[in-house]
Amino acid sequence: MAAQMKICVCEEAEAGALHPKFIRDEEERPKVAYDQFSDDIPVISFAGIEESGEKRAEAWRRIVAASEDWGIFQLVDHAVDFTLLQRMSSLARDFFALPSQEKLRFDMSGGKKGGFIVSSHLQGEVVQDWREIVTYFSYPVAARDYSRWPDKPEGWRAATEEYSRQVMELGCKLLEILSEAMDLEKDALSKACVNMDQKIVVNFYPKCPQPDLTLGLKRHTDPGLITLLLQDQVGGLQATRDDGNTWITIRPIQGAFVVNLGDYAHYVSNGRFKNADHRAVVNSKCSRLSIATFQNPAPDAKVYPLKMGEGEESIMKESITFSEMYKRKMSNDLELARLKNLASQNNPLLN
Ligand SMILES: O=C(O)CCC(=O)C(=O)O
Ligand SMILES: [Fe+2]
Repeated sequence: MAAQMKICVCEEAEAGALHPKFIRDEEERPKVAYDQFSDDIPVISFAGIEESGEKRAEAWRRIVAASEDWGIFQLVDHAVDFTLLQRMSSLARDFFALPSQEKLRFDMSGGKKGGFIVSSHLQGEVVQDWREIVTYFSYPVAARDYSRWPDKPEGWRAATEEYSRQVMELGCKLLEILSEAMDLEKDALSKACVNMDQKIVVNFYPKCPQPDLTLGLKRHTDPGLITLLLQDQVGGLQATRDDGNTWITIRPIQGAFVVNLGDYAHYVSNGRFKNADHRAVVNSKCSRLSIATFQNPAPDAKVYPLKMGEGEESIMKESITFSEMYKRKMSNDLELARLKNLASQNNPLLN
Protein backbone atom coordinates (compact mmCIF):
# COMPACT_ATOMS: atom_id res chain seq x y z
CA MET A 1 0.00 0.00 0.00
CA ALA A 2 2.35 2.75 -1.26
CA ALA A 3 -0.23 5.46 -0.63
CA GLN A 4 -0.20 4.80 3.11
CA MET A 5 3.52 5.53 3.28
CA LYS A 6 3.19 9.03 1.89
CA ILE A 7 3.99 11.92 4.18
CA CYS A 8 1.47 14.73 4.11
CA VAL A 9 2.72 18.34 4.16
CA CYS A 10 0.80 18.84 7.43
CA GLU A 11 3.16 16.30 9.02
CA GLU A 12 6.23 17.96 7.47
CA ALA A 13 5.07 21.17 9.15
CA GLU A 14 5.75 19.60 12.54
CA ALA A 15 9.51 19.53 11.81
CA GLY A 16 11.60 22.53 12.86
CA ALA A 17 13.33 22.83 9.50
CA LEU A 18 12.30 22.43 5.91
CA HIS A 19 13.00 19.13 4.15
CA PRO A 20 15.38 19.84 1.21
CA LYS A 21 12.76 18.67 -1.32
CA PHE A 22 10.84 21.91 -0.67
CA ILE A 23 13.80 24.28 -1.02
CA ARG A 24 13.63 26.51 -4.10
CA ASP A 25 16.52 28.09 -6.01
CA GLU A 26 17.45 31.53 -4.78
CA GLU A 27 15.78 33.38 -7.69
CA GLU A 28 12.46 31.62 -7.13
CA ARG A 29 12.22 32.37 -3.41
CA PRO A 30 9.74 34.99 -2.21
CA LYS A 31 11.08 38.52 -1.74
CA VAL A 32 7.75 40.16 -0.91
CA ALA A 33 6.01 39.06 2.29
CA TYR A 34 2.72 37.16 2.30
CA ASP A 35 1.05 40.04 4.19
CA GLN A 36 2.61 43.03 2.43
CA PHE A 37 -0.56 43.80 0.53
CA SER A 38 -0.92 45.74 -2.70
CA ASP A 39 -4.03 47.47 -4.02
CA ASP A 40 -2.91 47.40 -7.67
CA ILE A 41 -5.51 44.80 -8.65
CA PRO A 42 -8.90 46.46 -9.24
CA VAL A 43 -11.85 45.54 -7.03
CA ILE A 44 -15.04 45.55 -9.11
CA SER A 45 -18.64 45.33 -7.91
CA PHE A 46 -20.72 42.86 -9.87
CA ALA A 47 -23.88 44.61 -8.68
CA GLY A 48 -23.10 47.25 -11.29
CA ILE A 49 -23.27 44.63 -14.05
CA GLU A 50 -26.84 43.69 -13.26
CA GLU A 51 -27.94 47.32 -13.34
CA SER A 52 -28.42 49.32 -16.47
CA GLY A 53 -26.88 52.53 -17.70
CA GLU A 54 -23.71 54.16 -16.46
CA LYS A 55 -22.98 51.71 -13.59
CA ARG A 56 -23.05 48.73 -15.92
CA ALA A 57 -20.87 50.48 -18.49
CA GLU A 58 -18.35 51.40 -15.80
CA ALA A 59 -18.12 47.87 -14.29
CA TRP A 60 -17.89 46.39 -17.80
CA ARG A 61 -15.13 48.81 -18.79
CA ARG A 62 -13.13 48.04 -15.62
CA ILE A 63 -13.40 44.26 -16.11
CA VAL A 64 -12.12 44.56 -19.66
CA ALA A 65 -9.30 46.96 -18.68
CA ALA A 66 -8.17 44.61 -15.86
CA SER A 67 -8.27 41.63 -18.22
CA GLU A 68 -5.93 43.49 -20.58
CA ASP A 69 -3.67 44.80 -17.84
CA TRP A 70 -2.92 42.08 -15.23
CA GLY A 71 -5.40 39.45 -16.38
CA ILE A 72 -6.66 39.66 -12.77
CA PHE A 73 -9.42 41.49 -10.91
CA GLN A 74 -11.36 41.01 -7.69
CA LEU A 75 -15.11 40.66 -7.86
CA VAL A 76 -17.39 41.71 -4.98
CA ASP A 77 -21.21 41.87 -4.68
CA HIS A 78 -21.48 38.78 -6.90
CA ALA A 79 -24.43 36.40 -6.67
CA VAL A 80 -22.64 33.47 -4.97
CA ASP A 81 -24.19 33.01 -1.54
CA PHE A 82 -21.93 34.30 1.26
CA THR A 83 -22.94 31.61 3.77
CA LEU A 84 -22.10 28.97 1.15
CA LEU A 85 -18.61 30.48 0.76
CA GLN A 86 -18.12 30.26 4.52
CA ARG A 87 -19.48 26.73 4.68
CA MET A 88 -17.23 25.52 1.85
CA SER A 89 -14.18 27.03 3.52
CA SER A 90 -14.93 25.63 6.96
CA LEU A 91 -15.69 22.12 5.64
CA ALA A 92 -12.48 22.21 3.60
CA ARG A 93 -10.45 23.19 6.68
CA ASP A 94 -12.04 20.30 8.58
CA PHE A 95 -10.96 17.91 5.83
CA PHE A 96 -7.32 18.98 5.93
CA ALA A 97 -7.32 18.65 9.72
CA LEU A 98 -8.17 14.93 9.42
CA PRO A 99 -5.46 12.34 10.12
CA SER A 100 -3.27 11.56 7.11
CA GLN A 101 -4.65 8.01 6.63
CA GLU A 102 -8.13 9.45 6.32
CA LYS A 103 -7.07 11.97 3.65
CA LEU A 104 -5.00 9.37 1.80
CA ARG A 105 -8.10 7.21 1.31
CA PHE A 106 -8.75 9.65 -1.54
CA ASP A 107 -5.17 9.71 -2.81
CA MET A 108 -5.25 10.64 -6.47
CA SER A 109 -1.89 9.11 -7.51
CA GLY A 110 -1.91 6.86 -10.52
CA GLY A 111 -4.17 8.99 -12.71
CA LYS A 112 -7.40 8.82 -10.68
CA LYS A 113 -9.97 11.44 -11.59
CA GLY A 114 -10.15 13.62 -8.48
CA GLY A 115 -9.28 13.36 -4.81
CA PHE A 116 -6.40 14.25 -2.51
CA ILE A 117 -2.85 15.12 -3.61
CA VAL A 118 0.23 15.92 -1.56
CA SER A 119 2.10 18.87 -3.06
CA SER A 120 1.95 18.89 -6.89
CA HIS A 121 -0.09 17.65 -9.82
CA LEU A 122 2.97 17.00 -11.90
CA GLN A 123 4.91 13.83 -11.51
CA GLY A 124 8.60 14.40 -12.13
CA GLU A 125 8.70 17.84 -10.47
CA VAL A 126 12.03 18.25 -8.74
CA VAL A 127 11.09 20.74 -6.02
CA GLN A 128 7.80 20.18 -4.20
CA ASP A 129 5.13 22.76 -3.43
CA TRP A 130 4.30 23.38 0.22
CA ARG A 131 0.64 22.42 -0.01
CA GLU A 132 -1.97 19.70 0.01
CA ILE A 133 -4.95 19.76 -2.33
CA VAL A 134 -8.31 18.19 -3.04
CA THR A 135 -9.58 18.24 -6.62
CA TYR A 136 -13.16 17.84 -7.79
CA PHE A 137 -14.03 17.42 -11.46
CA SER A 138 -17.44 19.03 -11.20
CA TYR A 139 -18.59 19.71 -14.80
CA PRO A 140 -19.77 18.28 -17.10
CA VAL A 141 -22.14 16.71 -14.60
CA ALA A 142 -22.25 13.42 -16.52
CA ALA A 143 -18.51 12.97 -15.99
CA ARG A 144 -18.66 13.40 -12.20
CA ASP A 145 -17.24 10.51 -10.24
CA TYR A 146 -18.67 10.89 -6.75
CA SER A 147 -16.51 8.04 -5.48
CA ARG A 148 -13.58 10.48 -5.77
CA TRP A 149 -15.32 13.22 -3.72
CA PRO A 150 -14.25 12.97 -0.05
CA ASP A 151 -17.13 11.73 2.11
CA LYS A 152 -15.77 13.48 5.21
CA PRO A 153 -16.54 15.90 6.70
CA GLU A 154 -20.21 15.23 6.33
CA GLY A 155 -21.99 17.72 4.13
CA TRP A 156 -18.93 18.70 2.05
CA ARG A 157 -20.16 16.84 -1.05
CA ALA A 158 -23.52 18.59 -1.03
CA ALA A 159 -21.94 22.00 -0.34
CA THR A 160 -19.47 21.44 -3.20
CA GLU A 161 -22.27 20.57 -5.61
CA GLU A 162 -24.13 23.77 -4.82
CA TYR A 163 -20.95 25.84 -4.84
CA SER A 164 -19.89 24.53 -8.23
CA ARG A 165 -23.33 25.33 -9.66
CA GLN A 166 -23.34 28.90 -8.39
CA VAL A 167 -19.76 29.57 -9.49
CA MET A 168 -20.50 28.11 -12.95
CA GLU A 169 -23.37 30.60 -13.29
CA LEU A 170 -21.17 33.51 -12.31
CA GLY A 171 -18.38 32.31 -14.60
CA CYS A 172 -20.76 32.16 -17.55
CA LYS A 173 -21.86 35.76 -16.95
CA LEU A 174 -18.23 36.84 -17.02
CA LEU A 175 -17.74 35.04 -20.32
CA GLU A 176 -20.54 37.09 -21.85
CA ILE A 177 -18.72 40.28 -20.91
CA LEU A 178 -15.41 39.04 -22.32
CA SER A 179 -17.15 37.90 -25.54
CA GLU A 180 -18.75 41.29 -26.04
CA ALA A 181 -15.42 42.97 -25.31
CA MET A 182 -14.03 41.09 -28.30
CA ASP A 183 -16.87 42.45 -30.41
CA LEU A 184 -18.45 39.03 -30.63
CA GLU A 185 -21.89 37.70 -29.74
CA LYS A 186 -22.52 37.25 -26.01
CA ASP A 187 -22.37 33.46 -26.27
CA ALA A 188 -19.22 33.32 -28.44
CA LEU A 189 -16.86 32.14 -25.70
CA SER A 190 -19.23 29.55 -24.25
CA LYS A 191 -19.84 28.21 -27.80
CA ALA A 192 -16.08 28.11 -28.43
CA CYS A 193 -15.67 26.06 -25.25
CA VAL A 194 -18.09 23.49 -26.74
CA ASN A 195 -19.14 22.22 -23.32
CA MET A 196 -17.84 24.06 -20.30
CA ASP A 197 -15.61 22.02 -18.01
CA GLN A 198 -15.20 22.93 -14.38
CA LYS A 199 -12.60 21.72 -11.92
CA ILE A 200 -12.35 22.80 -8.28
CA VAL A 201 -8.98 22.72 -6.54
CA VAL A 202 -8.98 23.28 -2.79
CA ASN A 203 -5.48 24.35 -1.75
CA PHE A 204 -4.32 24.01 1.84
CA TYR A 205 -0.97 25.54 2.79
CA PRO A 206 0.11 24.44 6.29
CA LYS A 207 2.17 26.91 8.30
CA CYS A 208 5.77 26.52 7.31
CA PRO A 209 8.95 26.49 9.43
CA GLN A 210 11.05 28.33 6.78
CA PRO A 211 8.69 30.15 4.42
CA ASP A 212 11.45 32.25 2.84
CA LEU A 213 12.99 29.18 1.22
CA THR A 214 9.93 27.71 -0.42
CA LEU A 215 6.64 28.35 -2.24
CA GLY A 216 3.13 27.10 -1.55
CA LEU A 217 2.52 26.92 -5.27
CA LYS A 218 5.19 27.75 -7.82
CA ARG A 219 4.86 30.42 -10.49
CA HIS A 220 2.40 29.52 -13.24
CA THR A 221 -0.43 30.63 -15.47
CA ASP A 222 -3.73 28.75 -15.33
CA PRO A 223 -4.37 26.82 -18.55
CA GLY A 224 -8.06 27.50 -19.10
CA LEU A 225 -10.42 30.39 -19.62
CA ILE A 226 -11.03 31.91 -16.19
CA THR A 227 -10.36 30.89 -12.59
CA LEU A 228 -12.51 32.13 -9.72
CA LEU A 229 -10.42 31.97 -6.57
CA LEU A 230 -11.76 32.28 -3.07
CA GLN A 231 -9.03 33.00 -0.52
CA ASP A 232 -9.14 33.39 3.25
CA GLN A 233 -7.89 36.49 5.06
CA VAL A 234 -4.28 35.30 5.54
CA GLY A 235 -2.73 36.42 2.24
CA GLY A 236 -0.19 34.69 0.02
CA LEU A 237 -1.42 35.03 -3.58
CA GLN A 238 1.18 36.95 -5.58
CA ALA A 239 1.23 38.20 -9.17
CA THR A 240 3.85 39.59 -11.54
CA ARG A 241 3.56 41.29 -14.89
CA ASP A 242 7.26 41.79 -15.57
CA ASP A 243 8.26 38.18 -15.98
CA GLY A 244 8.93 37.55 -12.31
CA ASN A 245 11.18 40.56 -11.62
CA THR A 246 8.73 42.14 -9.21
CA TRP A 247 5.78 40.64 -7.35
CA ILE A 248 2.75 42.00 -5.56
CA THR A 249 0.71 40.27 -2.85
CA ILE A 250 -3.00 40.56 -3.60
CA ARG A 251 -4.97 41.93 -0.64
CA PRO A 252 -7.53 39.39 0.60
CA ILE A 253 -11.11 40.71 0.66
CA GLN A 254 -13.70 38.71 2.54
CA GLY A 255 -16.23 37.09 0.22
CA ALA A 256 -14.54 38.33 -2.97
CA PHE A 257 -13.45 36.19 -5.89
CA VAL A 258 -10.07 36.82 -7.41
CA VAL A 259 -10.68 36.27 -11.13
CA ASN A 260 -7.62 35.11 -13.10
CA LEU A 261 -7.61 34.80 -16.85
CA GLY A 262 -5.82 31.73 -18.23
CA ASP A 263 -3.88 30.67 -21.34
CA TYR A 264 -6.99 29.78 -23.34
CA ALA A 265 -8.40 33.31 -22.80
CA HIS A 266 -5.04 34.71 -23.90
CA TYR A 267 -4.96 32.69 -27.12
CA VAL A 268 -8.57 33.13 -28.20
CA SER A 269 -8.29 36.91 -27.69
CA ASN A 270 -5.09 36.86 -29.79
CA GLY A 271 -3.02 38.03 -26.84
CA ARG A 272 -5.30 40.91 -25.85
CA PHE A 273 -6.26 39.36 -22.50
CA LYS A 274 -3.32 38.58 -20.22
CA ASN A 275 -2.89 35.13 -18.75
CA ALA A 276 -2.25 36.03 -15.14
CA ASP A 277 1.26 35.09 -13.99
CA HIS A 278 0.93 34.11 -10.33
CA ARG A 279 2.06 31.92 -7.41
CA ALA A 280 1.33 31.38 -3.72
CA VAL A 281 3.73 32.04 -0.84
CA VAL A 282 3.43 30.63 2.68
CA ASN A 283 4.21 31.85 6.19
CA SER A 284 5.31 30.60 9.61
CA LYS A 285 2.36 31.99 11.60
CA CYS A 286 -0.70 30.22 10.27
CA SER A 287 -2.07 27.91 7.60
CA ARG A 288 -3.92 29.26 4.55
CA LEU A 289 -6.83 27.99 2.47
CA SER A 290 -7.84 28.90 -1.07
CA ILE A 291 -10.46 27.39 -3.35
CA ALA A 292 -9.77 27.73 -7.08
CA THR A 293 -12.57 27.00 -9.54
CA PHE A 294 -11.27 26.58 -13.08
CA GLN A 295 -13.70 27.24 -15.91
CA ASN A 296 -12.18 25.46 -18.89
CA PRO A 297 -13.10 24.60 -22.46
CA ALA A 298 -13.90 20.98 -23.36
CA PRO A 299 -10.80 18.89 -24.21
CA ASP A 300 -11.62 18.92 -27.93
CA ALA A 301 -12.41 22.67 -28.11
CA LYS A 302 -10.21 24.52 -30.61
CA VAL A 303 -7.55 26.90 -29.36
CA TYR A 304 -7.12 29.69 -31.90
CA PRO A 305 -7.93 33.44 -31.96
CA LEU A 306 -11.69 33.91 -32.35
CA LYS A 307 -11.28 37.20 -34.11
CA MET A 308 -8.45 39.19 -35.65
CA GLY A 309 -8.43 42.80 -36.76
CA GLU A 310 -7.46 43.90 -40.26
CA GLY A 311 -3.82 43.11 -40.89
CA GLU A 312 -3.43 41.57 -37.43
CA GLU A 313 -1.45 38.33 -37.28
CA SER A 314 -2.38 35.31 -35.19
CA ILE A 315 -0.19 34.73 -32.13
CA MET A 316 -0.66 31.00 -32.79
CA LYS A 317 1.00 29.11 -35.63
CA GLU A 318 -1.76 26.55 -35.83
CA SER A 319 -5.09 25.67 -34.35
CA ILE A 320 -4.82 22.93 -31.71
CA THR A 321 -7.25 21.32 -29.30
CA PHE A 322 -7.34 22.35 -25.66
CA SER A 323 -6.13 18.90 -24.59
CA GLU A 324 -3.14 19.23 -26.93
CA MET A 325 -2.43 22.73 -25.56
CA TYR A 326 -2.55 21.37 -22.02
CA LYS A 327 -0.27 18.45 -22.87
CA ARG A 328 2.33 20.76 -24.44
CA LYS A 329 2.18 23.09 -21.44
CA MET A 330 2.76 20.24 -18.98
CA SER A 331 5.62 18.73 -20.95
CA ASN A 332 7.27 22.16 -21.31
CA ASP A 333 7.04 22.64 -17.54
CA LEU A 334 8.57 19.26 -16.87
CA GLU A 335 11.33 19.81 -19.43
CA LEU A 336 12.21 23.13 -17.77
CA ALA A 337 12.30 21.45 -14.35
CA ARG A 338 14.49 18.67 -15.75
CA LEU A 339 16.96 21.12 -17.33
CA LYS A 340 17.14 23.10 -14.14
CA ASN A 341 17.85 19.98 -12.18
CA LEU A 342 20.59 18.94 -14.62
CA ALA A 343 22.14 22.39 -14.45
CA SER A 344 22.27 22.28 -10.66
CA GLN A 345 23.76 18.77 -10.65
CA ASN A 346 26.49 19.95 -13.05
CA ASN A 347 27.26 23.08 -11.07
CA PRO A 348 29.78 22.24 -8.34
CA LEU A 349 28.93 25.51 -6.53
CA LEU A 350 25.40 24.30 -5.94
CA ASN A 351 26.34 20.86 -4.68
O1 LIG B 1 -3.72 29.72 -3.43
C1 LIG B 1 -3.64 30.65 -4.22
O2 LIG B 1 -3.75 31.82 -3.88
C2 LIG B 1 -3.38 30.38 -5.68
C3 LIG B 1 -3.96 29.09 -6.19
C4 LIG B 1 -3.73 28.92 -7.66
O3 LIG B 1 -3.15 29.71 -8.31
C5 LIG B 1 -4.21 27.69 -8.32
O4 LIG B 1 -4.77 26.80 -7.63
O5 LIG B 1 -4.02 27.60 -9.55
FE1 LIG C 1 -3.35 29.36 -10.43
